[in-house]
Amino acid sequence: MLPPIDALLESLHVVRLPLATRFRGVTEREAALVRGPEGWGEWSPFLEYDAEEAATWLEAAIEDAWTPRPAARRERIPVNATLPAVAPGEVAAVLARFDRCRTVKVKVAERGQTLHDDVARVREVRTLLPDVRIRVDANGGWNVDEAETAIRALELLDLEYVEQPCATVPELAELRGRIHRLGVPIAADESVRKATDPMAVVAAGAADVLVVKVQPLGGVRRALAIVEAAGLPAVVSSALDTSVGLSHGAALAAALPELPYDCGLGTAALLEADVAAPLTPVDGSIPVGRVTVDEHRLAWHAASEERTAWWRERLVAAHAVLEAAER
Ligand SMILES: O=C(O)CCC(=O)C1=CC=C[C@@H](O)[C@@H]1C(=O)O
Ligand SMILES: [Mg+2]
Repeated sequence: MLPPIDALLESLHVVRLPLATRFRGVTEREAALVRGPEGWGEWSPFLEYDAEEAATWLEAAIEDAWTPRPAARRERIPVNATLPAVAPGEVAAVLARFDRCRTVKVKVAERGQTLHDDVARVREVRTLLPDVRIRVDANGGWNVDEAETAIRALELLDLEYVEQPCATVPELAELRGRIHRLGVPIAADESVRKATDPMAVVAAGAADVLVVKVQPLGGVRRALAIVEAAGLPAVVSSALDTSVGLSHGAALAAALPELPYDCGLGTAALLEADVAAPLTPVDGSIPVGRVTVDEHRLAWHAASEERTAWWRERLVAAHAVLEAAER
């Protein structure tokens, strides 16, 4: 059941949180929170997303604030460190923010950079932490030939998997055939969270692992259904959420029957401020359970009046999309 727009607008809080390092081209993360009978829910679609896409993210926030979370099968979720596309000299400082994570996800194929930059960054991680698992995420930035070349070069540093090496499902399928012998699994992220049909990548046999994110998929229940239907191992990851959204992700990870990989839910470590005591990794994991939102932090990091007005308008538009779909 969709709560009325007034209930959402009444509880809406918009914050603007500084990042420790540039990520996805931004240095500040804007996020909105809404409050329902079960607690706070996070609604933080990236600023460039239209009302349609933002509406799916809103379903997740409403789910979390208005319905109880599913039963948890585990109390802590092992998480990976997330390394933005920084220069080798900055790698150690970023990784130091993630306490004893045994997996590092390295961003690669950043616009304006080269394969040489990617290899240097991954090599620096391997040198600093010889025993960690390293996965890379290209955000669809390579064509099939570029991906094959890059994976052959990076595989020498031992890869756990490569996330979204190419943008489209047919490209992923072709690449998977080409690199089959290397034994580097392919994880699908954008092909799940931004696809009209998240099962298409599975049907095409184009991925070995699914990355699932609560907000882009419209909530924990929907994400659980996708993982079950796919029959592939899943990695729960963040959308660079505040600790409210991260705890929602942890609820999904806690509810999954199996959790063979570390999850991308350690990203509170990339924020310089948060809306609750931050869910940063401790001994390589984060706890399961709701976080307590701190009113002082909400006030301290509140977005400007102008930005808040923008989010209120955005909320009305996203809510209208959901309302139209309900009829
Ligand atoms: O998976 C992680 O380690 C952290 C989350 C993460 O990498 C992302 C969060 C938000 C937007 C994306 O560009 C990015 C991703 O592609 O997975
Ligand atoms: Mg990704």
